[in-house]
Amino acid sequence: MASRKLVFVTGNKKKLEEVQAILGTFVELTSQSLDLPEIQGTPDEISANKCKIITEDTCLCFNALKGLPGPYIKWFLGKLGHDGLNRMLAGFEDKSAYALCTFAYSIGPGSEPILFEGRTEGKIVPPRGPTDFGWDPIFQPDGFEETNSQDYKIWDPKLGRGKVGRTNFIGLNWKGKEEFSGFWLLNHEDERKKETGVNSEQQKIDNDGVSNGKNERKSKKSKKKLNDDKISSEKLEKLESLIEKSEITIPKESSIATKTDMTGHARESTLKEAQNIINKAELDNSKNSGRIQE
Ligand SMILES: O=c1nc[nH]c2c1ncn2[C@H]1C[C@H](O)[C@@H](COP(=O)(O)OP(=O)(O)OP(=O)(O)O)O1
Ligand SMILES: [Mg+2]
Repeated sequence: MASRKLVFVTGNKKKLEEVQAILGTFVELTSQSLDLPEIQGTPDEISANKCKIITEDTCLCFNALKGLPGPYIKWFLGKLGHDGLNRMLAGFEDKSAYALCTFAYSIGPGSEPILFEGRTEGKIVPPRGPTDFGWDPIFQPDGFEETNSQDYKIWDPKLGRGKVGRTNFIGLNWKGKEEFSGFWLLNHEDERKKETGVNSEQQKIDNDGVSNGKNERKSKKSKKKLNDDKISSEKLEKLESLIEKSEITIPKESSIATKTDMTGHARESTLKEAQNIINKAELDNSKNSGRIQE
């Protein structure tokens, strides 16, 4: 199934792992680090005229701070750490926050990138769990007792979304979103089943040692889905044809940044970054490989 090639331009190894896990089954995902403005190198794939590219920008937005640090989270995290980020909210009762992933997808040079978003609501808490991925230890999504670090989930059937909305990205602004989300689940579950012989819902029941009626019903439902491969490829074809024809678009006004709003800001910067990458890909004939952070 993995016949389509897609280049994920990122310098972040963990992001890459997640996107690989989501898309890896049916898209041949390669990755390149292409630091801007300091270009590390442009791979053949990107220079190739019709190459499809995705990039992604992650924001962490505190509601008490009207959405900040938002796109600047990388620098705030780097300078202040988990503790400092918590202290920023010390004077506020409202600890709520949201994680926003904005993906830009381009079918190649000369074509305007299409944006997709995934958003997860939660709150900022003192750090708990492994510290190997960004702000995960201090972000506790709504509906969970654990932080992102403690409760890593690429896809959560109960909530109908994945960690920091990354899983959902491709469906945004498309009315078939739910249906397509189901496809990701199916695809991912399929792989997991191959590995372990059980699907994740079943695994969860086993791990918990409890099995309530609700989980059992869900488990049966996912098993039924697992057998329905034909539907999954139809859905894939449908999505691909929509993308090819660019029928998946974002509303005009939402692609124009409203600087007062972090979502608008995220869109603007992601779009700019994607356009830069595409322009560079067109101009740069260098054949060096990029570097991925360890
Ligand atoms: O799921 C996540 N869970 C926890 N932390 C995360 C996540 N995703 C990104 N992060 C961190 C990395 C960086 O400190 C900042 C976003 O900055 P952002 O520019 O999007 O990431 P980056 O520069 O590391 O990689 P890239 O080369 O794709 O731009 O939040
Ligand atoms: Mg970045």
